[in-house]
Amino acid sequence: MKIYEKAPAKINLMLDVLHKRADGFHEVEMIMTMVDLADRLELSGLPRDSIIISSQAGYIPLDEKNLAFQAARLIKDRYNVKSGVHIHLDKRIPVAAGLAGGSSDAAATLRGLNRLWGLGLPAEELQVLGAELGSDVPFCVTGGTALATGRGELLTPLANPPQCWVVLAKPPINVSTAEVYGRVRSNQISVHPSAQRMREVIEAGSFAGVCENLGNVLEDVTLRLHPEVQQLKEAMVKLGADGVLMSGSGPTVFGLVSKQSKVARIYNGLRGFCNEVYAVRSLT
Ligand SMILES: C[C@@](CO)(OP(=O)(O)O)[C@H](O)COP(=O)(O)OP(=O)(O)OC[C@H]1O[C@@H](n2ccc(N)nc2=O)[C@H](O)[C@@H]1O
Ligand SMILES: Nc1ncnc2c1ncn2[C@@H]1O[C@H](COP(=O)(O)OP(=O)(O)O)[C@@H](O)[C@H]1O
Repeated sequence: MKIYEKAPAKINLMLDVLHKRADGFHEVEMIMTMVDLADRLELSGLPRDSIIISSQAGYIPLDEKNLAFQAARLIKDRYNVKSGVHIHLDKRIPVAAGLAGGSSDAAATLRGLNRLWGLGLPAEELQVLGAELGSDVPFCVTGGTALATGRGELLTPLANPPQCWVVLAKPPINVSTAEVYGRVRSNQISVHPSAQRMREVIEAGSFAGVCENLGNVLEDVTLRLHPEVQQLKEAMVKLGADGVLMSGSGPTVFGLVSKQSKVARIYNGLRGFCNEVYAVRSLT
């Protein structure tokens, strides 16, 4: 039997860091939504007790470091499943980009194995398991649009923002999420983006309001380490994107665009800056 799952990328419409916790994680307030750029997973049941990961992408680990492997092992151990699985990952989301590609693969693995092995677990249970794998995994289990608090695992579902185009550009640099959080000084953040305000404009269906209230306090850290991310933001604004922000810890920058007629110009203009540019729809 084969099961297919789509694992979409997320963007952070706002991300605020409140303080560092005793466990080393940071207390955050984020509003996340999914975009139509997704990895594809094919899960095939194996009679023997093993987990095999394969992928067309040569640049991700295929062993126990892969988040899909970790998700499969976790659900298998927790529910005492004796059979195995082969998971093929068709990677389309850029890796280590601030788009939660690995987290979304882990979440899709939990959903897929729940079906393949007939476990009948509710989404909330998959989210609790997901939190053991990473802070963004619980959101990726259900997707949509949500306010995420705690270290990112406490979720309040929200309405989707008005549909728009999302142009994503990933510069060829590596950013470590742990390093970016490690450099945040929460008492030195001058402007905190407002989750409350973003919720209001989403509820009002205001695209202009969403663009005006984009904000991510991790930008300051990543932009200081990599000034080319700032240049990319400026290029996107100049090319006519309605709202521009770095996603998560970066380095991907996204631009929200309401008019399809503007998308090609922005996409083509950015291709001069970096190879990895995508023009997709927001997911509703
Ligand atoms: C920044 C965000 C925004 O959505 O996304 P990405 O840029 O990774 O996509 C997330 O908070 C990332 O979530 P995720 O990538 O799942 O992080 P985890 O694996 O849980 O943690 C990686 C490391 O980041 C730090 N970390 C993560 C989350 C958090 N609330 N506080 C932290 O300090 C910790 O040092 C942790 O060891
Ligand atoms: N299935 C996977 N897809 C992508 N990266 C993965 C996966 N499993 C493990 N990784 C590792 O996780 C790290 C973060 O990848 P990713 O989830 O794409 O980034 P981000 O959290 O910035 O969105 C990378 O260093 C990558 O090697």
